[in-house]
Amino acid sequence: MDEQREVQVKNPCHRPVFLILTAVIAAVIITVVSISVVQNKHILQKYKYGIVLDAGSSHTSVYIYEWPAEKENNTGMVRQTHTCHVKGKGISSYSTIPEKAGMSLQECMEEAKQKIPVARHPETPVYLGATAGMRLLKMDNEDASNKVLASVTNSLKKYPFSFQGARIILGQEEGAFGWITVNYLSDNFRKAMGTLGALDLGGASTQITFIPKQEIESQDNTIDFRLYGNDYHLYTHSFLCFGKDQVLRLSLAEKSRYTLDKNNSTLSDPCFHTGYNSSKKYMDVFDTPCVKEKSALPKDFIHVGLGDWAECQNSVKKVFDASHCRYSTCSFDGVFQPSVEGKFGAFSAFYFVMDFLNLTSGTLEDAKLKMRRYCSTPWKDIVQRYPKILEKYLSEYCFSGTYILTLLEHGYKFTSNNWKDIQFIKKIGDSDAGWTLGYMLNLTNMIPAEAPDVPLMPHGGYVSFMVLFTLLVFLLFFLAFLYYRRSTRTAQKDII
Ligand SMILES: Nc1nc2c(ncn2[C@@H]2O[C@H](COP(=O)(O)OP(=O)(O)OP(=O)(O)O)[C@@H](O)[C@H]2O)c(=O)[nH]1
Ligand SMILES: [Ca+2]
Repeated sequence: MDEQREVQVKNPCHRPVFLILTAVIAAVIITVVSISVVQNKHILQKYKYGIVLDAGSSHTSVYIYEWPAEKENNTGMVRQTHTCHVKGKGISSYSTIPEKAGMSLQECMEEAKQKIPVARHPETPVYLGATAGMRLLKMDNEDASNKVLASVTNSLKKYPFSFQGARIILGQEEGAFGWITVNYLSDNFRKAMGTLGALDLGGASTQITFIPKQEIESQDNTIDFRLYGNDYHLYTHSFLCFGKDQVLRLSLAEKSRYTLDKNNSTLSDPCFHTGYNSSKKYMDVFDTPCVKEKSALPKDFIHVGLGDWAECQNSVKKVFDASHCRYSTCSFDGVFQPSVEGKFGAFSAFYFVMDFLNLTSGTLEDAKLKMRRYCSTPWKDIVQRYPKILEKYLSEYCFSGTYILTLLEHGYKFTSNNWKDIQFIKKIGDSDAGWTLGYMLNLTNMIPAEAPDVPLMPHGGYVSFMVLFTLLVFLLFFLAFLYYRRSTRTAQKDII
């Protein structure tokens, strides 16, 4: 009997201390796991925001970006959550009434206030970048361009965000940040595989940016980045006056020298549909620094369509000056360009126009055939076929499509063989392709030069690991408990 009591006393499972200890260890493990899960989840749900205003030549757009607060330096984390198109034309159109430039932004900025949580307002950076429209205004009238920038600055400072400045960005920045955007969104920096070249067509300028195989012979066209542990040596060029609206004016000015009938002020144009007939003001069309030779023209003229694609292409080719090149190869206007290399994303007006004309896939030859057919369609049929499209856009698609094909083939030297390497894109995921995202990523240092240390395992894997680990500990405790109980009973039986 005495022996039996001794065995019972020695059995640790029956000691209250052991049971309490087990309960405490279990409670600690559960608490640790719960805290780590809840805490990480909480962090993931907190977002930061950034606002970029793209003050383009034709219009201004406000983009809101969002990213998880604790993951700023992980590439692929920033996404566009909202876009607002400012009503009216671009800020450069307010040159004679600069105070209205700032006012024009109010509606979209009020919208941004609603979209971003109030607690985040003071730390949300706001950037305004103006492109070719303001570059042209600065060339024409620097005082007016300063007044417009001051007006938008005053207006943006009134909002509860952290205003970081309004400036005219360089053509090289516009090209390079467009390239950063498309490659960031395609996750090419993290994968460190091939990159995507960027083709941007605006109203007043166009940009081409890619990593060439050839040496870059002109310093003006180089830009270097170290991103995520890799070095990138980019070729970029921005052609001022080669956006689609300015080229339309250039080509009209060119035609006016030969085809304007001075007696009845009629300008016949092969790039507009037959039956198209519109009275235009000389000032509206030719008053731009891009048109240098302003021949004596009447105040008004009648723009008449001829619907002849082959002639249209001939007339568009005339705006590309291939007469001089001091490098081994040039695109046009004496600008150095290595041969195009790899795949390209073509966005902005490249996409709007090619998408409308159904030319985003297929061969270059198909595209030319379709253009020939489209341009020869009478204007009344076009209007009937697309009743919902604004007449301004609709009337210009024959010209714009012809310009795009000519720019890509005769300007940048794409061929039938590498035509399929051009992907016409509007968005990648939720975000628009364009320079704004790359601009913000750069200014906020969100793409580090070196790849940050990667956590041992992703959040989901970490949570699963912790849960499994806890279950395993429980199981071991339970098995130990069973084992001790069994061995105690066996010992008791043996004694009896
Ligand atoms: N067809 C069509 N054209 C558009 C649309 N949105 C803009 N455009 C035109 O496409 C051209 C390029 O537009 P954007 O890329 O916004 O040009 P932007 O940024 O104002 O001009 P830049 O300062 O030269 O970059 C302009 O001629 C616009 O009028 C659209 O939805 N459909
Ligand atoms: Ca643009």
